[in-house]
Parts: sequence; C-alpha cells; structure tokens
Amino acid sequence: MNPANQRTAEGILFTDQYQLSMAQLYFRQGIHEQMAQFDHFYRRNPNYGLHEAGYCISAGLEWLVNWMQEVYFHPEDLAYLRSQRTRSGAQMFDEDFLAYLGEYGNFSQISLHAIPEGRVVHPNVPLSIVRGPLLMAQILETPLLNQLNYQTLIATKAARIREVSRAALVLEFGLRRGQERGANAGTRAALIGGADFTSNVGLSHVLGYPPKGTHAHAMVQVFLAMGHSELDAFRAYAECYPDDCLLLVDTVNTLESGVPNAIRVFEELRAQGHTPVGIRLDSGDLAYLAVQAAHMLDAAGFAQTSIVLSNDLDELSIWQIQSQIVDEAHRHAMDADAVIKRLIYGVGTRLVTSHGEGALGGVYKLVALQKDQVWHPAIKIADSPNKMTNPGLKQAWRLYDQRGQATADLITLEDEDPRQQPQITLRHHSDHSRHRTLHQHELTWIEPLLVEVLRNGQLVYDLPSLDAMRQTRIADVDRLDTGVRRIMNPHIYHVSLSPALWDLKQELLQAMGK
Ligand SMILES: Nc1ncnc2c1ncn2[C@@H]1O[C@H](COP(=O)(O)OP(=O)(O)OP(=O)(O)O)[C@@H](O)[C@H]1O
Ligand SMILES: O=P(O)(O)OC[C@H]1O[C@H](OP(=O)(O)OP(=O)(O)O)[C@H](O)[C@@H]1O
Ligand SMILES: O=C(O)c1cccnc1
Repeated sequence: MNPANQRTAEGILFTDQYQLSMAQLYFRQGIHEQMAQFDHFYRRNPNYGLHEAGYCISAGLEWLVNWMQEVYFHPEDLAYLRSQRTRSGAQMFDEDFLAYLGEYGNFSQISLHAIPEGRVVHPNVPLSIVRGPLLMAQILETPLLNQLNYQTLIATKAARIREVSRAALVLEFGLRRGQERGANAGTRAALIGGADFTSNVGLSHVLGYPPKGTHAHAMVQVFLAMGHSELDAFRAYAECYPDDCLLLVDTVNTLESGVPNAIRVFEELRAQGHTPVGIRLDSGDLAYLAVQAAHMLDAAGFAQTSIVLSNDLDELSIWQIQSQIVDEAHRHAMDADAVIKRLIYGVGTRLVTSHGEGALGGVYKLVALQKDQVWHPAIKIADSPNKMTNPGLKQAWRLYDQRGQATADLITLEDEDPRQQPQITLRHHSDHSRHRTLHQHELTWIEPLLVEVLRNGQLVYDLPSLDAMRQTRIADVDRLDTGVRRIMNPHIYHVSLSPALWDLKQELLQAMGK
C-alpha cells in the first residue's frame, strides 16, 4: 500500500460503509447531534478449544484513544465519499453532509469511559462506554471493536499461557505468522497479557522493551552448506556474541550433536571469562529433551543456563510439557522445579493468531439516547434472553470477599453506588429466579471498574505504562479464585445486575410487549 492510501485506509475511513450510511440518515433526520450512549461488551469468554476461558484481559485502549485523537475527515476522504454513487447513479453522500463531516467529523465531542488495560474482565460487563453526538458515536463502532476485540483476545490467550508456564519466562515469537501488520497489535497485547518479552524489534522499540531472540536453523545450515560443521557455526556465534550466546541445538541431532557441541563452545566461553546464556530446542519431545539437556548441561557445570523451548506451543502443550517434565526429572533424580525455572517458552503462531478461537465477539450497542436534555434508555430485543442488552447509563463494580478475592462483578445504573448500600442484591442477568444478597460486612472492597478516559475528546486519564498494565494484570489474576483461573472447565464467575437495572430492563421489555 502506498503511504497516501495507507493513511486513508487507517484513518477515519477505517470503518464500515453502513456506519456512514446511517450517519447520513441521522443527519437528514436532524438527530445527528443528539447525545447517544453505546456500551461495548462481549457475551462469552473465548473458547480456545478447551472449553470457555474463565475470564479475559482487557487490552487495546491506548491505541484506540491515540487513533481517535488523530483521525478526522481529510479532503481526500471526503472526495472519495463524494465519488460514491447509488444504484441509480446519484451521488450517495450529499454535499451538506460532506461539508458537515469536513467541519465536525472527528471525535472531539466523544466521551469515553473504559476498564483499563491489563484488567481482568468478564462477559456482559461494559468494557467501554461511549457517549457523544449520535453521528460520530455510530461511526466509532467499527474501529473501536476492531481494536479492542483483537487485543483483548490476544492478551487473554497470553494470560492463559502465562498461567500454565508458572516460573518460566514466555517470549512472543509470532510476527512471522501473525495477521500481517495486525501482528504488532498482537505483540503488544501478548506483552500486556503475559509474555515477558518479544522478538518483534519494531514493537519492542515502540514500547521501550528490549527485544529478545536466539538464532534460526538457517545459520547452522549455512555453515553445513559451506562444508563446515555445526560446531563451527556455534563457535562463530559465540565469537560474535560472547555474552549473549544462546544456541539452537536441534539442526543436526539434539542429544548426539547439538547439546555436546554447545557444551564445548560454552566451555571455551567460560575459559575466556564469559557466561553462556543457554540453548534452544525446536523439535522432538520437548519435555524429554529439556530434561536430558538440563542433565548434560548440569554435569558440565552449566546449571545456570536457560533452555528455550519452541515449536507450535500453546497453553495445552506447555501444560503437558510441564507435567511430563516432573516425571522425566523424577526419573533422573533431578529437581523438576529447578528445570522448569530455567525454561523459557518461545510462543508464536498459536499466540498471535489466537489458536482455537479466532475472534472475540465484542459488540457495541445503543443503550441510551438523549431527547430534550433527558436520557431515554434503549434496549435491543432478541429471541434469546442472553442477547438482550442491558439498557441505560451504567457503572460496573467489582466486589471482593473477606479473603480479598473477587467474588462478582455488578452492573448498576449510573446513579447507584453499592458502597452506600447496607446490603447488595445481585440478580442473574437473564434468569429472574436467581439472585443473592451480600452484606457489607461480607465484603472487603467494592471497586468501580470504569475510569473516565476522554472527556469531549480530551484525554483526562494518565495512560499507564506497559509495566503498570502488567502489574495490574498480575494483581487482578491473583484476586481470582483458582477455579476461575483454570484453563479448562473454569468456574463461572458471577456477573450480576442491580435490582434497579433489572427492573428497568423488565419495564422496557414489557413496554415492548415482551
Ligand atoms: N512433551 C511434549 N508434550 C506435549 N507436546 C509436545 C511435547 N513435545 C513437543 N510437543 C509438541 O508436539 C508438536 C509436534 O511435535 P513433533 O515431535 O512432531 O515436532 P517435530 O519433531 O519438530 O516435528 P516437525 O518437524 O513437523 O515440527 C509440537 O506442537 C510440539 O510443541
Ligand atoms: O512455532 P511458533 O510458536 O510459531 O514459534 C515460532 C517458530 O518460528 C520459528 O520456526 P520457523 O520454522 O519459522 O523457522 P526456523 O527455521 O527458525 O525454525 C521458530 O523456530 C519457532 O518454531
Ligand atoms: O529468536 C528466536 O529464537 C525466534 C524468533 C522468532 C521466531 N522464532 C524464533
């Protein structure tokens, strides 16, 4: 794509045609500046092939906000819209509408509340709430969903990989397999969700993180093709990077050639006063080979070296590898924890492509419209109770029990504050027979989840650093019951409605004859 086209495709036209069609209709009706509120939420946790996840990790907000602050209808965007024709050949978008977009077609009147990046989030809870003139709030639907859905999906996958990897480091290796440039967003989300570092150089630079990496089979193959040996290749690498020497040992034969050659080179480095970093295994039975290699490295006095494992890994294979390592280590009278602690998982394809579940189904629904200065709640009727939206202006809260563990999320109307209520009733979002009551003394903390991010287009929130987002994620995951954290068959975390919100929903449904 040439740079001019790229700006057009990634600017304000990074939306669906129907948003623009509706925008013109609102303009024609004279309701385009009527204030509207849309909630963004998802209905179920991703299912990565091991049953639904127990939670998600929110991500993508900073990039969305940056985008919203940058884009507007450039003259060439308007010229393109001017060139669009209806079936009868008439101009699709009228001049007065285009002139309006030219003057007001930006997000400077939009206010945004959102759950910060790195936080644990749950189905049906508004992750972001957009309030602003109907026309621009409508156009925002597609780009907001695009950015928040993907990064949240990948951050969640990374959190699951983090969960099973325990003390081992996780490196994100997915750039070559990601969905083209979207892989950059995937890298960022993976770092928020659980990867410790990435091999993606550009993104590491953008985020202020050191990129990490080893070497590929190609380097050893080059030496072999030139009539040299694997040992020559390793020596050349060690000479180039004496203090960063991490060798891929499976090009020829892992245990017969790769590991012994690496040990020879490590001994040479040690003799010169350098500390070798480790080896990488990229094929075969990674648990068996990791323990065998650890045994050989220990015997040669390199117990501190790392062992990187890669090859189509995901949370399930890592889980299996960790458990097999316990057995393999036992067989060699080795300390399994010590082996696991020196492991580094390089995870690419299955992380950035979210293997098992290719998309997060986040939606953006109109929940209120202002008329004559008064907000009127809106609801979307659906055949399935699960698909009915929660109407009105809202806030979301997290309730922590006596142990400080998150026990439920509660969605209330905007003017409700459960912190002021002696007892809190939690209603199931669709089943009227299911509710429970909590008293304040049963809780240690009631936390509002949404923060104000944009007020009339102005940033009013201190965007946290990547480190801060990761600390947030670690603290939030720690406050989940272990049952909710499980990577398969997790406990269902309760997301409830306040009685006032429940009543409003019922009122609207009845008014619509449901
Ligand atoms: N101990 C293990 N437990 C669970 N999965 C593993 C284990 N070791 C490797 N795997 C996974 O098994 C899959 C295939 O391993 P396999 O042994 O066929 O790799 P390979 O020999 O490198 O084959 P290929 O050359 O086709 O990549 C990979 O996804 C790898 O991550
Ligand atoms: O398996 P992933 O989780 O996607 O991790 C990234 C993979 O990319 C590389 O393989 P590739 O076959 O592309 O090149 P190589 O010659 O370096 O092995 C690397 O060896 C990993 O196996
Ligand atoms: O540095 C590595 O080992 C690496 C980087 C990208 C993909 N696979 C491996």
